[in-house]
Amino acid sequence: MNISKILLIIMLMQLMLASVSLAKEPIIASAITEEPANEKALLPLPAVSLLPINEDLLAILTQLKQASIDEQKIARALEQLTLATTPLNAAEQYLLLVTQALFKENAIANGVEHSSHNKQSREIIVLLEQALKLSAQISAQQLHQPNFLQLHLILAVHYAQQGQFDLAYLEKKSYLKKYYSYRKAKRLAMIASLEQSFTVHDKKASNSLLASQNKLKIRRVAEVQEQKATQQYNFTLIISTAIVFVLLFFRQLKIRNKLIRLTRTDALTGLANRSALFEHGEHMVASFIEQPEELSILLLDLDHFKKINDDFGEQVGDEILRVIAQLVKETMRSRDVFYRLGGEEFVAILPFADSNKAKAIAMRINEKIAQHDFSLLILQSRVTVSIGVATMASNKLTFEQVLHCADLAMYQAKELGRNSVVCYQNIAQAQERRGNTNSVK
Ligand SMILES: Nc1nc2c(ncn2[C@@H]2O[C@H](COP(=O)(O)OP(=O)(O)OP(=O)(O)O)[C@@H](O)[C@H]2O)c(=O)[nH]1
Repeated sequence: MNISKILLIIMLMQLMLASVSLAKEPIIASAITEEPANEKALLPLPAVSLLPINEDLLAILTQLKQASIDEQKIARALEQLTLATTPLNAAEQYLLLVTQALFKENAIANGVEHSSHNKQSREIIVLLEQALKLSAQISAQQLHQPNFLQLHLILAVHYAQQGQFDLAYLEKKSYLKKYYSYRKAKRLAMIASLEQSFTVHDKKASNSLLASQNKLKIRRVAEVQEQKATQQYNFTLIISTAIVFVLLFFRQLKIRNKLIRLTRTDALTGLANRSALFEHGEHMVASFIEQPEELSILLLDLDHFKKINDDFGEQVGDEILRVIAQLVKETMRSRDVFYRLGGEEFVAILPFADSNKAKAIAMRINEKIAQHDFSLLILQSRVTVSIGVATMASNKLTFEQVLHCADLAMYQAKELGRNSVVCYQNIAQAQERRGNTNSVK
């Protein structure tokens, strides 16, 4: 035996040891066996269709891998398969030959076969070489499967037994190459499947995340809308309440003003009444005290009004009072204010009017009333008034004092025969003159 043969045997032994461990523990083997450096160069198996395999055949293959087998039963099954009328495809024929080889191996191991060891080994090789010829009709992917791969392993053993170490080496190498390829394809398929399941899982997770985010968003939008609606409702409520309050306030103000106006208005004539007279009068007199301009007051009293009431009734008397109020208002200037003092007495405050101007206004009033035709109300066509005039010049009197002066002047007018105008100034001057005369006497 030369050195090259010895080296070949050593390598074959190593390969056999490796293949045995790989066949028993494929996963561990792949982990402990160094994969060839050019593993990347091994292309994944093309996705071609695999030929269908008869289930009985697969069952026999499985049984043959077990420790104890029922040889007769397997022989019968093999015979049935061989004689079957249904034609077997290339892959089935391949596996049938492998099965027959294995069965033969089993028979040798159990001492059932009596022919010589070498002869048996050659028969096995013949069977397996026949199977190898069918490889061209089977896809590489199917040939890389363990059931198909084992052919190379068995063949390598029997080549070695026959002393054909180079062939045994090549078969072992072929086995390992195909086995690595099968393992890699399986690993890649597993990685792809894992990646796919991970992607699906990831997508499902992100979908559920998106769904819950959407739900959250929808809930937030609903909450914001609810808040807005509540705010709008509250705002509307506040505004409505405010409007109601403002309206109530203005209504109250209006009623109050009306009441104030009513309390200061004479119901019969519509003129400002006695309380308004004293309030305004005091205010106006106070404002004229420091001014050089003069302020005058007229006190007007109807003549013989009791007789009118007695003769024509109080309703007629009321109507006459209204007519008098209207006539006086028409006669006065816009700045003058006319009041009903009470009963048949009226007062006019004339700002910026000295005694002459006031007397002129009083005379105009007097004449207007005297000339008015009352025949529609009473038999007598004439109604007259007596007017007292008082002026606040530099004498700094209070309102009540000025009014009192006008009252005195009005009584003077009554004494003088009514339907006349008397200025308090004249009375005062006359009194003064009388006083001087008495002091001279
Ligand atoms: N119709 C009517 N009469 C009133 C009203 N207020 C007072 N009188 C009446 O006016 C009359 C006033 O009478 P007197 O004070 O005597 O004065 P007079 O009759 O006008 O006489 P002289 O003033 O002296 O000219 C009374 O009869 C009162 O009843 C009123 O609002 N309406």
